[in-house]
Amino acid sequence: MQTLEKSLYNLITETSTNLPKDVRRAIKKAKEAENAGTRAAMSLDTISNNIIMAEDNVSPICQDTGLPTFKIYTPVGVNQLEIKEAIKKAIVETSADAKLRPNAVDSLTGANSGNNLGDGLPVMKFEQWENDYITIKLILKGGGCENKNIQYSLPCEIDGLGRAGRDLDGIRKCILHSVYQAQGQGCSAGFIGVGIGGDRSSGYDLAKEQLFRHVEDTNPNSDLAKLEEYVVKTANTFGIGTMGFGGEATLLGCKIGVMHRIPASFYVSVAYNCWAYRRMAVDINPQTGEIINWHYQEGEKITFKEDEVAATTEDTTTDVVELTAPITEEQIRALKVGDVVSITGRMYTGRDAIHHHLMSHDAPVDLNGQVIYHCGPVMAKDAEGNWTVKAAGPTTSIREEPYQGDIMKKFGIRAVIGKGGMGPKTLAALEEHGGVYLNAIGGAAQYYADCIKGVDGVDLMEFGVPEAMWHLNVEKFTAVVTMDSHGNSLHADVDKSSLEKLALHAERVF
Ligand SMILES: O=C(O)C[C@H](O)C(=O)O
Ligand code: SF4
Repeated sequence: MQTLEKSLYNLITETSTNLPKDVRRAIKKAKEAENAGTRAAMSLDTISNNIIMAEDNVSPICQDTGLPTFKIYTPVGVNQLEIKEAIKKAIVETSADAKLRPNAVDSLTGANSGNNLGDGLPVMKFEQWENDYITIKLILKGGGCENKNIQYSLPCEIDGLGRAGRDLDGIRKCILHSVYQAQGQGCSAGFIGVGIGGDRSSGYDLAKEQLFRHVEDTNPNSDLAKLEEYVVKTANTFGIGTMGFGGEATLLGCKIGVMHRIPASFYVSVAYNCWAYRRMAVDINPQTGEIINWHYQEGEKITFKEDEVAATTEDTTTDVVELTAPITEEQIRALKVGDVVSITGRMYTGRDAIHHHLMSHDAPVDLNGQVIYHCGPVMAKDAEGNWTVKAAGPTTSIREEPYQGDIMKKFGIRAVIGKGGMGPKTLAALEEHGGVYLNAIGGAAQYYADCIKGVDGVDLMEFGVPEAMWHLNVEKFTAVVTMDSHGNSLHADVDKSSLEKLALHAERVF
């Protein structure tokens, strides 16, 4: 049993820190499709640097280590309860070692269990099979991309594409729309798993099951193989691009599964996965608990090392605005969409719980002229009780849309950093108050952790590690202005132009 626990520890660590070979190759292809010097190309450079850093540091690729979901296949006679116990122990150990962020939150009280165990967590699905070995698959799918999952009930009306009927062409319209509606918020360029048929829950299960397929495989159903190819090709004409910055690479993979349905229901369920597509699988000897085989090991392993050199030389051509908090209104008004800023000094993390709290409470620190970072980091405490940041990329900002403008005005905050952009309410507040929205690269948690030179304090720890307000001391934290104080939003522009591109595909194809 001890050996099984160790094998599971390795599986979880590997999944969180070392992106599989097929996913790396897809990212490399995306990089090659972008034009040098564009925002998309720079973002992909950051992403690939981050992939290397995570592997070298054996630390999470992204700070959101998601909802651990295990799919376990066992020979007849293997004790599944023992496997469950071993999984739970390995989850606790990897959480303690900062390979996973404490992500299990009581839905009613908001309390974080601190060790990733909770009611229904981790998710474990068992199946028996005739093979004489155990296979354990694991996916760590983060919350931002999970929030972009979507389910269609056919027939329906779809934005830009019109009526989607109960046939292959209706399915095609749903899938194209699913990519459009995700924009950059699920950390594009992403991968989608699609489930056709079933009911609402089995449809999503089938969609998620597709995410365990190999990126480069071919669907055995020739109609679906054609549809998969069509979707990837067409979605990449939408111009959403990496992080929604615009660009050539929007979708890196599409895998479609089908099951029967009942006459009255026809669901198309789409599971959207970010570029940080962390899934792995191992075969295990049921007698010893040892790993006998790792999956997804075929083909070349991209290390991105050569590209790294190219990226550094190109970066020097971009003008960078240096900022240190407290920032004045005048400095903010001088910024416009497209500017790259580099922040040195203090910033405070604040995400869902903090924004909700600040609406009706005073801030624990003076936020006048300060920078708020939408981030829920992975933290570790050393022997002396000092905190260090293990992973710290941005979270999806749109969740703070109901609060952000009011909070900025109430406390005098000048800049917020996050990813995926914000909506019209925040844009109006930025203009009125003199604020700016800065987009960091989602998932680049090692890259940003490296810019954080120290943790100067923490408030509101009762909200749990990801939701607390961390006082960070940063050096050269780089982000792009995507919403400025003059009413401009790159996100609104990309949304509008991608909807126009989507609408070009209303005619029947299948
Ligand atoms: O929870 C997080 O840190 C990020 C989340 O995965 C997101 O994409 O918003
Ligand atoms: S921040 Fe982005 S990369 Fe990380 S889990 Fe969320 S969607 Fe995925």
